[in-house]
Amino acid sequence: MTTIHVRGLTKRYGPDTVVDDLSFTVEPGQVTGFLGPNGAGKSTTMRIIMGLAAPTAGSATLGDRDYRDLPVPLTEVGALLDAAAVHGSRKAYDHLHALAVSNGLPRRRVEEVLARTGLESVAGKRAGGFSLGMRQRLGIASALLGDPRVLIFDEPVNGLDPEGIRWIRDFMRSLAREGRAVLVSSHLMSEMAQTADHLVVIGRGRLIADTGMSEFLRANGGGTVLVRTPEAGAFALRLTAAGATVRQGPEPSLLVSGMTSDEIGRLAAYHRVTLGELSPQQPSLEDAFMELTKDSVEYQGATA
Ligand SMILES: Nc1ncnc2c1ncn2[C@@H]1O[C@H](COP(=O)(O)OP(=O)(O)OP(=O)(O)O)[C@@H](O)[C@H]1O
Repeated sequence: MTTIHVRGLTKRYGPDTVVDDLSFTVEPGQVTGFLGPNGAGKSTTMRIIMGLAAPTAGSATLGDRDYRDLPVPLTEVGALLDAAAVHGSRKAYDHLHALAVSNGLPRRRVEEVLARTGLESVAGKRAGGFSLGMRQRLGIASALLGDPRVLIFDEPVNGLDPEGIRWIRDFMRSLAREGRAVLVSSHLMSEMAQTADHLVVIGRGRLIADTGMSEFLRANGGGTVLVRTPEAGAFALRLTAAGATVRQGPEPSLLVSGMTSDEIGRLAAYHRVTLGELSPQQPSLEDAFMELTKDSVEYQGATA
């Protein structure tokens, strides 16, 4: 079992601190979503974990070893950092084969990863003619070649069609089910909702949240109740008087927070208010994420 440990990680480029005293762990057997707005420092952190950039301070280790100290890194950690990195003139099979040979891995692994990523039928084709989705699969096949216990994906679904997105999501989940530690970055909360078990959220290089997905859902955006009533105006006043916060929902409804649906129902019965609907709302993940990261977005567009 291999865990990624990031401890007090800091990276400066000239005067800019792009990763700032960041600490978190990525546990085996689950998908950890690494979230943050554009420019938050996700790619930099992943590049440091993969030994592609040196930290200014702190460390990022794989099972307590630096990437540079791993004897055959491909057998310990695989990464998809940039799908465009594959040599376009090479055939998929040849690309994987060259990678296997240079890492001392058996040829059968090439067949195995081609099968696992559904690329068998295009193994003899040049990667240059591949769609983005197929290039992503080839990048993932490369990452899996050494059967590593840790996998790192940087924005893997960027630019993919819905089918490609679904495939990657399912694939990441299956890797976690096999007991691997999977770290996947995104700047979109909604993407993580269906994939991640755990969330690490950063903004301006700093840790904002490190939490289980279900805890995150409970803590953010939960507790709003939609109330539909023909007497919306009058009931809003009753609710506010009882201590709730009330916003206008889609007409003629109210969005109430600070009271449970049971309490709202009792208040309505007491004042003989007719209710057409009383439903606890699913938290909007995107809203929760925006709220969490709003102070750490570097360039905010002017709001209309
Ligand atoms: N080699 C470098 N030299 C100077 N600045 C850099 C370098 N690499 C990254 N940066 C800066 O570090 C900051 C963080 O970038 P990074 O790519 O890690 O963020 P990110 O969270 O992955 O964002 P995105 O989702 O846009 O890729 C950015 O402001 C970027 O311009």
